[in-house]
Amino acid sequence: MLIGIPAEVKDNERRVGATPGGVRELVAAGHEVVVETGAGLGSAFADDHYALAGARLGTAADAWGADMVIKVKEPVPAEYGYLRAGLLLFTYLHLAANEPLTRALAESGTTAIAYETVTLADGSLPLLAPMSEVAGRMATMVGAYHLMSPQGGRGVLLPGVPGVRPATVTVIGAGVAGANAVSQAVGMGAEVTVLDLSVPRLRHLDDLYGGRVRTVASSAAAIEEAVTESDLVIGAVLVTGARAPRLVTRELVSRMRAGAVLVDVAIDQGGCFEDSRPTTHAEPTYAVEQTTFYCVANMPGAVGRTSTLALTNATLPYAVRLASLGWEAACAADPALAAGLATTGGSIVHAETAATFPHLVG
Ligand SMILES: NC(=O)C1=CN([C@@H]2O[C@H](COP(=O)(O)OP(=O)(O)OC[C@H]3O[C@@H](n4cnc5c(N)ncnc54)[C@H](O)[C@@H]3O)[C@@H](O)[C@H]2O)C=CC1
Ligand SMILES: CC(=O)C(=O)O
Ligand SMILES: [Mg+2]
Repeated sequence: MLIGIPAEVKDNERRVGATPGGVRELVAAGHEVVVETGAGLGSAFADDHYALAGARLGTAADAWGADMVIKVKEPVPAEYGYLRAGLLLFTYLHLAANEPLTRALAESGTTAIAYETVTLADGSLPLLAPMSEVAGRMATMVGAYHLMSPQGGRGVLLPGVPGVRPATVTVIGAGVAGANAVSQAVGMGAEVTVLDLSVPRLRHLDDLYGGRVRTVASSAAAIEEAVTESDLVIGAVLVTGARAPRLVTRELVSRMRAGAVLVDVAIDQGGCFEDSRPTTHAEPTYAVEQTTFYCVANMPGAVGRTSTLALTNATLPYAVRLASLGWEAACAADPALAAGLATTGGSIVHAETAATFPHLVG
């Protein structure tokens, strides 16, 4: 099969669909790979590295002209023209927050497999997990940075100093991103509260941190109490494939401390704070009441090297199977991969996406 790896075009997106090591595996499995010239530079992979791995270098149109395209981010409108019947697209899609893309994929007849809904039997999301690890860890770091006065924060040093209390951090959602945000916040010495609907998830963190973290079952009342006493709130909830639930209202934000920071990691599924809207690395924050919102939808794009390596670790085995077996046989053989199928032949296959946009279901 001919596999294309175009350069990412989203704002400050430094990742690329596969490392040279990944390309080497695809070539060894008998496939031809075309990589857009310069696609790896943001992740510190030179064109030569891809050529040595057996890829051909080409234009964006060459890469998009392949049978299967491996990407990182969802296609942006400038890329919709490349969508077509017969194309297999393997990438993040986040369709529940993106009606135009859902429409473009369905109308073009593209077969699209969304990384973020590939689901193992235990409900875990193997292709979302590595980027949730990155984004969760980053959330605490960017939150700490934006708590500093020059960034409009309340001038609180996350770990405090001897004799002065540390910052209070609330993490809503104790999944992969949330647990990684917690680990950084604990490591930096903050006072941490974490909320989830899943008590087993909270039990796991309680076991891990032995009282160092407050775990609280999520409810409107519990969120209200934790948020109003926080310097930093990190939203990291997910209902797989669905739009994120709105858990922090404008009214609640109006009662927060002036200079507090809210980081909405769940923004790529629409965001879990009422006033969240997607931002970019170029302009990551905006003010709501007296707080700062950070809502970058491609946080891992800022650390391309780490993220591309971590993403390829996870996606490569699936990419090899898709290319070698074809998507139908690969999905038939693996229910985890089948759960990633978003659109094919003009239909929206993924149930939550179809339920989000019933008027697009023919
Ligand atoms: N902004 C960015 O750059 C990135 C965003 N993400 C996003 O981060 C979000 C979280 O992803 P993961 O941690 O991998 O998901 P996950 O499935 O591992 O964890 C989500 C957690 O949210 C909990 N949850 C659901 N509803 C809740 C509620 N009402 N209150 C409290 N907890 C609730 C679930 O029980 C689960 O434990 C997703 O939307 C994902 O797409 C992931 C990577 C990068
Ligand atoms: C998960 C995702 O959307 C990202 O890593 O950007
Ligand atoms: Mg994203």
